Amino acid sequence: MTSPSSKALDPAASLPVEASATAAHPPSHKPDPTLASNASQRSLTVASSPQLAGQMKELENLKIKLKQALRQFPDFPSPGILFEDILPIFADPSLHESLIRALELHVSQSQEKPDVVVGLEARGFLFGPSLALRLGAGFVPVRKQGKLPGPCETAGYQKEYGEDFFQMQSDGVKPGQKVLIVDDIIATGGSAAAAGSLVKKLGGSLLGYVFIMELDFLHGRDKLNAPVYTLLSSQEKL
Ligand SMILES: O=P(O)(O)OC[C@H]1O[C@H](OP(=O)(O)OP(=O)(O)O)[C@H](O)[C@@H]1O
Ligand SMILES: Nc1ncnc2[nH]cnc12
Repeated sequence: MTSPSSKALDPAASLPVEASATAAHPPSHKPDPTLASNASQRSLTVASSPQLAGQMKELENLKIKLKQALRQFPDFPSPGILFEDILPIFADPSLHESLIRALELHVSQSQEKPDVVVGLEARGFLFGPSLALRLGAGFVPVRKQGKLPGPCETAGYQKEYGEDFFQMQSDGVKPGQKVLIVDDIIATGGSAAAAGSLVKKLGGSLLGYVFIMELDFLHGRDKLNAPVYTLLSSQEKL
């Protein structure tokens, strides 16, 4: 029989989904800080016009819809990690559209418009290009080492479950371009900080970071030297 820990190390063994995922993302015990009806992000989103108030309401409803689609997998990809699975959002066109609209609303309300959206391999590639298109910005990838042709800049980093190297093509961002970095999740912040350092090495002006979700008990945002926005509230430490 497969032991729980060896099962957790084998991605194929986590199927079927119903057997190992929690049925849905469990409700948090704390008020959701990403909703404007709760306090912490309210300063960013105080409505100053009926149009803005309507957009804030729309954003709030989209967040509630998206949160319900998330799933968690305990002990993946290694024992002790509670893995947040965002893929159901992309399996449903209505949720997918809701995600892009929510991010578009956020960026248009509270950030300067970027020239370039930089997405991190691999899950930042799922929505970075669509968001860039909506914003009228370019899309540039940060990839794991050895995947990009031509001259590249490289940065090593540690993440919640391992270590790796990121690369960007040396001409990916032009000096002075305004850059927004996007990824699905910020955990320890190691991946995002490495991406930020690459953008700065290329001379980009980093406007900030946008994530779908943050594991806030890991305090990853403390590693980042630019504004951080998280669409959905995070898991709590088990
Ligand atoms: O904040 P951190 O501790 O750095 O962790 C967050 C990173 O970890 C995951 O990527 P992963 O490297 O697992 O790659 P994938 O997207 O290719 O699955 C996630 O998509 C983030 O990029
Ligand atoms: N707990 C987690 N779930 C999903 N992706 C992650 N990347 C780093 N930590 C993660």
